[in-house]
Amino acid sequence: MHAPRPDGAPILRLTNVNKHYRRARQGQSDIIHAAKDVSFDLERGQLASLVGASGCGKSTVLKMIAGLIPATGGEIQLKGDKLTGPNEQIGIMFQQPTLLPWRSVLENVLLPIEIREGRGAAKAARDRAMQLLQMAGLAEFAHAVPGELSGGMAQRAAICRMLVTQPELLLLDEPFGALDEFTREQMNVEFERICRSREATAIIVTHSIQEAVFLADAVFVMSPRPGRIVKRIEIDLPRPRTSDMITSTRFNEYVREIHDLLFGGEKEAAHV
Ligand SMILES: Nc1ncnc2c1ncn2[C@@H]1O[C@H](COP(=O)(O)OP(=O)(O)OP(=O)(O)O)[C@@H](O)[C@H]1O
Repeated sequence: MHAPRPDGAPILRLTNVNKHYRRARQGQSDIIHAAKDVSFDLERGQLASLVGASGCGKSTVLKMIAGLIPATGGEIQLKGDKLTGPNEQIGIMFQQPTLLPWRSVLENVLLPIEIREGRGAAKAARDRAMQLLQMAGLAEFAHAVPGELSGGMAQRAAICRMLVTQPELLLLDEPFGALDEFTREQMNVEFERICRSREATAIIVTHSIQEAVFLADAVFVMSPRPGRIVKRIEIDLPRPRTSDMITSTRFNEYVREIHDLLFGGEKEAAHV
C-alpha cells in the first residue's frame, strides 16, 4: 500500500539512535540511558504510533527527530539526508495547543509562516489557512479568539497551525491526552481523516493503546528505559478508520497483543 519512494529513501530513517542524558544531583552527575538502538523506517503517508511505559523514552525519541535535542549515537535521516537540528520540513505538536490568546484562530494558524517568512508571506497564505480551517470544521471560528473554543476545537486549530507550513513529517506528543474520552475519540476520527486527505506522514506518542491502534499503520512498542523498540506491529485495518472498528475482533486482537507486550499478559489497563 505504501510504495517506497522512487529514490529508494524512506521519508524517515532512524539507525541505532541512542540518547544518554547527563543529570546533575547534589554535586554528582549520573547518566540516564533514555533511548537504546532505536531503528525504524517510515514511508510517505504512513502513520506510526509510539507506545511504552511512562519514562521509557518516547518523548526523547520524538525530540531527537524534531532536532530539539541531539542524539548521542546513531543517525536520523529525513528523505535520505542526515538531520542535524530543527528542520522546516518537520511539524511538531504537543499535548497543550498553546494558542496565543490575543490572536484570532486564523492568525494563530498563520503564526509559523509569519515567524519564518514575515507578515507578507502570512497574508499571502490566508487562503491556505482558511482551507485548513474549513477542513477541520473551524471556518466559522476563524476570527474568534482561542478562549471561545472548546478543548477539541483548540486542538484542531493547533493541527491546522502544524499543517500550514506543509511539513513532510508530523510529530505529535500525546496530542489528545488532555481531552475527555468522548472528544478524544472524535479527534482520532478527525485526525485520521485530515492525515489521509493530505497523505501526511506522522508519528504519534500516546498512552492509549486503543488510540495507537486506531490511528496507525504501524505501532512501535517500546521497552521500559532504556527504551528499545521491542516490536513493530503492522495494523492491517481498512481506512478510513471508523468508531465502530473499536469493537471489532481484529482491532481488539491488536490491542491485546500490544497490551501483552507492555504488561507481560497482566489483565486490565488500556492505558500505559
Ligand atoms: N532533559 C533531561 N535530563 C535528564 N533526564 C531526562 C531529561 N529528559 C528526560 N529525561 C529522562 O529520560 C527518561 C525518558 O524520558 P521521556 O520523557 O522521553 O519518557 P516518556 O516515555 O516520554 O515518558 P512519559 O510517557 O511519562 O511522558 C526519563 O527517565 C526521564 O527522567
